Amino acid sequence: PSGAVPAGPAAPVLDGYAHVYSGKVRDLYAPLDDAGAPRDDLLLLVASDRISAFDFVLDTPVPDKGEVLTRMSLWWFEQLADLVPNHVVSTDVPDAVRGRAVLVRRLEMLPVECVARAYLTGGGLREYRADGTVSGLTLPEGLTDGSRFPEPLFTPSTKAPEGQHDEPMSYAEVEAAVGPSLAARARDLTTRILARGNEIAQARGIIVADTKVEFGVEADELVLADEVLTPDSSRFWPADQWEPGHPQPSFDKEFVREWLLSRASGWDKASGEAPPSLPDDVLERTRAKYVEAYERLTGETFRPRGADR
Ligand SMILES: N#Cc1c(N)ncnc1-c1cnn(Cc2cccc(F)c2)c1
Repeated sequence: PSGAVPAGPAAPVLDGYAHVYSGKVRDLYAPLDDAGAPRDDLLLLVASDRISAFDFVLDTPVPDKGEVLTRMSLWWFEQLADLVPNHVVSTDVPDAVRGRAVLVRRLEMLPVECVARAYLTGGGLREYRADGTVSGLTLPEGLTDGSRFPEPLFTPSTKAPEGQHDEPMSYAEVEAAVGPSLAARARDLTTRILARGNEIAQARGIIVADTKVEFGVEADELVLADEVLTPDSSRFWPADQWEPGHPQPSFDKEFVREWLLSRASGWDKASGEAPPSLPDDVLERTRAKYVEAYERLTGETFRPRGADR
């Protein structure tokens, strides 16, 4: 196992904000009120240019990744606004994080990672090969790596502490955690979000194999929070290379993975040691894949807004 994820670069200090939490590739801040105390009604979600691979946060940032994924997530929130309300307040954020941060309403978050899968792979495939089920759902025989399900499956998991893997949750456990009504609503919305995501993405050459969304509760209603349908919260596959029976290439992380596994990197994945820094050409080609995914999905040209950092 990779053991503790090596601490990444510290989150930037932001004037007028208190640092609340850092995930692998994103940081959370609270705006300060006039008295200099952290507000309890808003949060600032900041996407860094950090990239993670093989459960390590790599020490070489991918230029513009944070901004591309933030813009992609904001675009998806708009595409899904008829289906579900969201937590976005504004993109009027400090210059230091311009373009890659969003001001959001602070919500009471469901203690559930709401995962939906449209294709069988990863942890779901391991579980299926072990006992023919995924998250307690019995599946048809004869499925293989990359098989498409007739309908997206709701395969929730716990919110494991940082650096540990989320554990599968049965639907009954979700009902016990949030009540039958919110559980049913979360399952319905999570699977519809992935179905809608694939309707749009596959028409533009991208398969979204699975996705993780997070919901908050506001006046007994579910509100879509966090990031949505990005290559960090979802598996993006190039649709024209889809071929069940073996692991699919990642739309965005394939260059990173191939180089790290190649002799050129000098890295031994089995060693558990942190991977080496990525060469510039791998970073640039990876940046280009994020930009390509954004431009294919939105039909818009990506123009960086962030001040040169
Ligand atoms: N979104 C959202 C949200 C909200 N609207 N209200 C309350 N809490 C959250 C919240 C808490 N943790 N996260 C995950 C997360 C996101 C971004 C960066 C990180 F480091 C970690 C999301």
